[in-house]
Amino acid sequence: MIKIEHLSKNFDYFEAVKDISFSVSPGEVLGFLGPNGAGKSTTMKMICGFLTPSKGAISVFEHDVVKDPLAAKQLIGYLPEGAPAYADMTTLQYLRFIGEIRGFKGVELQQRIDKVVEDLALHSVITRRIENLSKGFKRRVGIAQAILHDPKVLILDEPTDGLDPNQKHQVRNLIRNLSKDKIVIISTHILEEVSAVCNRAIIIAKGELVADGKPAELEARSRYHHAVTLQVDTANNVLDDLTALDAVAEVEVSPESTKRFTLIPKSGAEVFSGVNKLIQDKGWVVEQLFVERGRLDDVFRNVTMKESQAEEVA
Ligand SMILES: Nc1ncnc2c1ncn2[C@@H]1O[C@H](COP(=O)(O)OP(=O)(O)OP(=O)(O)O)[C@@H](O)[C@H]1O
Repeated sequence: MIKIEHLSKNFDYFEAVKDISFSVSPGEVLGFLGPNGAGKSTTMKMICGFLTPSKGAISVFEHDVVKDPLAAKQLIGYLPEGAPAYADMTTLQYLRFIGEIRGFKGVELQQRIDKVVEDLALHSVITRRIENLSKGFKRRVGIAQAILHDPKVLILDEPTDGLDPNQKHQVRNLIRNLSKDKIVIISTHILEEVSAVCNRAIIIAKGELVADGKPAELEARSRYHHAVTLQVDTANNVLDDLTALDAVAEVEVSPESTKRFTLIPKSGAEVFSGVNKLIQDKGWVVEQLFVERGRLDDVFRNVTMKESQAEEVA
């Protein structure tokens, strides 16, 4: 388990991380979300032992990261932001170098390199210098070095940044398959990534933890939770009829089509049956009709904007 207690980090007088506490258990794939500059990378660097906390404590499977850094670091694979260091090495030299640092040699070292080369599809760049690789390949080499020692904890700072859609899909599958008994923490700006691979999400804003829950629990906090989206083949009076429904707080007309509407429910109200009845009564021809689970981007905006508004008022 990773246990983070009252963690803070100051850079001179600037407090980048403010009194954050949470725990992560094996099997959890935690999406770490927040706007630019929220403190995600700083927190990840402290968990990995690359930055010393100003206050608070972090333990990784009972090993204190500050007092017992070697034991903690052996359990962690870390993909930092950006490209791997040692850019003048070839992919193979770099993976061998990292493997040796991790204490592997001989046949085992070769087997581990072969496995990550296979998992990340690095065959075509194995003899090329890292500095000459595309952004996507640099990222994949970075992930390969992070998983080479099959760590119990994987900390990935924007793992799919710079990858094309196929590579993104491949890396997300890899993370999903890795994660059964591991702790995985992923920072990302891509909210669909959270729904795709994470079973828990934490949102931080201006260094503070502002939301923590399963993706579905966070989506349920959105005003679009149980909203109904409807597309019909006529635009006549549809907006007025929908707006007049009792359970509806607001109707949004799609920017793409004036015949597509999203009905946002009043708090705790159920919209679907009213819409369904209206469709029958009016004889509308329905092209699309579905109930939404909620939108993570809406919750993200809500909790992160609240933080900045509170600061403006103070
Ligand atoms: N070494 C440093 N010295 C001074 N300030 C720093 C340092 N590292 C980070 N910061 C500041 O701390 C804040 C948090 O930065 P951090 O990189 O952790 O944010 P982030 O959430 O990872 O952002 P992004 O999504 O843009 O990567 C930012 O305001 C950043 O400018």
